[in-house]
Amino acid sequence: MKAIEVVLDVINGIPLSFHSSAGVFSKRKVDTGTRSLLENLVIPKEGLVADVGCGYGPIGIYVALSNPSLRVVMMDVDPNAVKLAKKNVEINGVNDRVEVIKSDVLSATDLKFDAIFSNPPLSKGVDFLRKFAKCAHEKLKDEGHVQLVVYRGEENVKKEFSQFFGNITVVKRVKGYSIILIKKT
Ligand SMILES: C[S@@+](CC[C@H](N)C(=O)[O-])C[C@H]1O[C@@H](n2cnc3c(N)ncnc32)[C@H](O)[C@@H]1O
Repeated sequence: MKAIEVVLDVINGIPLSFHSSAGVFSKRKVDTGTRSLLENLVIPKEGLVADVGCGYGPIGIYVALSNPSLRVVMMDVDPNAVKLAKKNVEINGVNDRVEVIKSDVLSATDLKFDAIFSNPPLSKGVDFLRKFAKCAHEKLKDEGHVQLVVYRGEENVKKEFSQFFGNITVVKRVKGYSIILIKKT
């Protein structure tokens, strides 16, 4: 059995507590890029939100805690990440509104989302971004948006998402990270 690490943080005044373990992304602290995304997140007032590539869950859980009107679906292809995210949903007391599923990008759900958030796995290359852009367009509601953080991947994101979306803006650049907002209309 893998040793459990505990990650504690406060983002925008919201206290967060996570279990993580070997093999998951940024297991000892909330990643700097993820933190920047959360500090600049455009969160819908109501509806349904997806966290794609949730890892142990910082994005989806933060969103659920920020707005009790939202429902959240968190997804990851890694079964260990899914297991930890499920545990962390319980620890943070949002299990009545948050579901965690194993999914390749958004393929395991037929739901339509008001927003899709991600710190995507750029290590998977442009093929991942291409699949993500297509899937996100299919599974976003008409007025919905995607918001991503990428480290030195801004041009690849713009190139792949512009195949499906006309409205792409960089909300912030900090220390090599770009926070990118992509609107469906
Ligand atoms: C950069 S990490 C971000 C993790 C977490 N959201 C965070 O901010 O700490 C990217 C995550 O994407 C997951 N991932 C990789 N390929 C994926 C795929 N095809 N579909 C869904 N998730 C994937 C990885 O397992 C990893 O947890």
